[in-house]
Amino acid sequence: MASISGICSSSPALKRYPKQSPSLTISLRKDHVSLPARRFDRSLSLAPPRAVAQEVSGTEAKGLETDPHALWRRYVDWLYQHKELGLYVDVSRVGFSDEFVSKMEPRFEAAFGAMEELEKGAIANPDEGRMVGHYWLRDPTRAPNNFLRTQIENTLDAVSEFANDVVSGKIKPPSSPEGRFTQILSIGIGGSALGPQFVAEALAPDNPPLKIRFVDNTDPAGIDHQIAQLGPELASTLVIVISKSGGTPETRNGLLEVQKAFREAGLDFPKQGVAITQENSLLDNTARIEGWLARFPMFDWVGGRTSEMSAVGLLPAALQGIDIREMLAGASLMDEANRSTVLRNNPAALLALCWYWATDGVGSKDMVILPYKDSLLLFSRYLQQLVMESLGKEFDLDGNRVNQGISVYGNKGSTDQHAYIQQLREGVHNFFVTFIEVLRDRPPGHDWELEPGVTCGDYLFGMLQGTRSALYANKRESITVTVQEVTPRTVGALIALYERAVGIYASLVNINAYHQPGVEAGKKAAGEVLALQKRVLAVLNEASCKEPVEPLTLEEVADRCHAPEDIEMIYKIIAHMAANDRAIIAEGSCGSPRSIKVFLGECNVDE
Ligand SMILES: O=P(O)(O)OC[C@H]1O[C@](O)(CO)[C@@H](O)[C@@H]1O
Repeated sequence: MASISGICSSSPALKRYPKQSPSLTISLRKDHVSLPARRFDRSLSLAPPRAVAQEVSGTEAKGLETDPHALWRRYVDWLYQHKELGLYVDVSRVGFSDEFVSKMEPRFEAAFGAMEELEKGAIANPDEGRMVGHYWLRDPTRAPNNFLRTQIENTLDAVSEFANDVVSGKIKPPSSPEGRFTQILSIGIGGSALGPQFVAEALAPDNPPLKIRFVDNTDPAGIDHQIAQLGPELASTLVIVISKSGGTPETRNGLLEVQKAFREAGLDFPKQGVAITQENSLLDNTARIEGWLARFPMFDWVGGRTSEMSAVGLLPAALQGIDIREMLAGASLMDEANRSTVLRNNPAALLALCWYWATDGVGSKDMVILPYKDSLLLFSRYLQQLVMESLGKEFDLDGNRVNQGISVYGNKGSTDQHAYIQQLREGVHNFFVTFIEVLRDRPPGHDWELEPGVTCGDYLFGMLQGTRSALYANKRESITVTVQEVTPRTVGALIALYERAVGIYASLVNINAYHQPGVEAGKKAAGEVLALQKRVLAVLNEASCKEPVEPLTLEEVADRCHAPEDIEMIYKIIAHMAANDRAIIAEGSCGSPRSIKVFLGECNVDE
């Protein structure tokens, strides 16, 4: 029987894959102590966001100030400065009116109250019955009881000590010629990857004690690439597996792939493996039973997207020589500022106010994040999860369908001026911009003038200011967040600023920012596809074990799977298997699905 070539035709050289351990399931640890947790008081619930938005921020009411003197006054009046952090928030180019601010005051009062309750240990994630405690990570004295405080402090000490021992060579890989760990391979996804990726890009020194790489997907080619890049240094690679639930399939797959690479290189994985996960999760139990090098806890009350200041972010950072106590100090200072109940003195509340104004409180405009500094490139990607997974919700806290959210994208300036700023300036007006400005161009003593009176950094500065003005001239609103330098302290502060802004904004629009029920639908559907694939394989195997082999049409496969309504998915499954040499197209081609007849190259009598 001839195999007809086409994009999904296959060779008969089939591989049989070893049986994997059963799919991991999410396990939630029970709290060690019973806590005096409170629920939010919803008695403060206010008119729905759209009502206020329509009342005071309808698009037609958004005339922006154009007089330069009035704009300067607005700039000075509203400029927020955090002296100790050297951080500024300029909201002058967002056109909210005094009337809007007054109308929003009761909402802000309620939001400030909710944040205070949250910090005291209220059940701020009511669906999951959980406290939300990422603020305690940088000020453990605020944790609602001694048990939690000690847990945070002990984990920080353990992370610091382990990182020091690895960097100093006291803890060594068993069979590396270098005699010390030189590389980190971090396996995790979403909140278990984005923070460490952002911080590594922002803060890792040019020659860190350990260089970091990431496996953050279940793309086999991507994983192979990371392993190939490590080459012989796999022997001196510390593998950090990060998963709060300990059961995320992509992370499980990354781990299995990396463990296979270790086996093939004759290396002893447990001696180089570290787990960061909730106590008693499947990952935790695996690491314990297999005797991995170290395990660090991920707390029930810290969400993945707000976990950068937990072991999730701190361990990889410390191993790269980043001062994690400075990151925590920056976050703590920012948190303190964000506890102010005076809107103008609260930078996170100012951001939330602008988001509400710009998006009419219903996400009607996208948030474009433009850091003018290469090292902050991944800030927008980090914020994309923080903002969109937190705010993108179907229902509000009272069960009304609201379909909330704010879309976030961005890359970096001035690079984006040569990509999409054209559309921002002149095209569809569906966004507001946040510029992230860094005042210090280079370390002191390294600058030079590439033309009289002008440095390379002056160009970057000019591009930012020019873009801000040009956008505003065309009625495009923008916020500017300015820091002196990109340091552990300012990065910690930026993370804390946005974490709190998201929390406040969620209160303003009355949603739960701390769960992600929508993500489950895709995960469940993926599980169903894989279950269907197993049935397809069983049907094809039975037909392929016949003498002679019985090639089947798609209809025949679907009928024998008792899933005629899934024929399109069955076609896609077969096309994917054929493209990967795991099924043979006997007749027809993938371009004309009705013509296909398919069988397996090998009959597996065990199935
Ligand atoms: O840390 P985990 O449990 O592996 O989850 C990874 C990511 O998956 C999500 O749950 C979404 O699927 C994120 O919220 C989370 O950051």
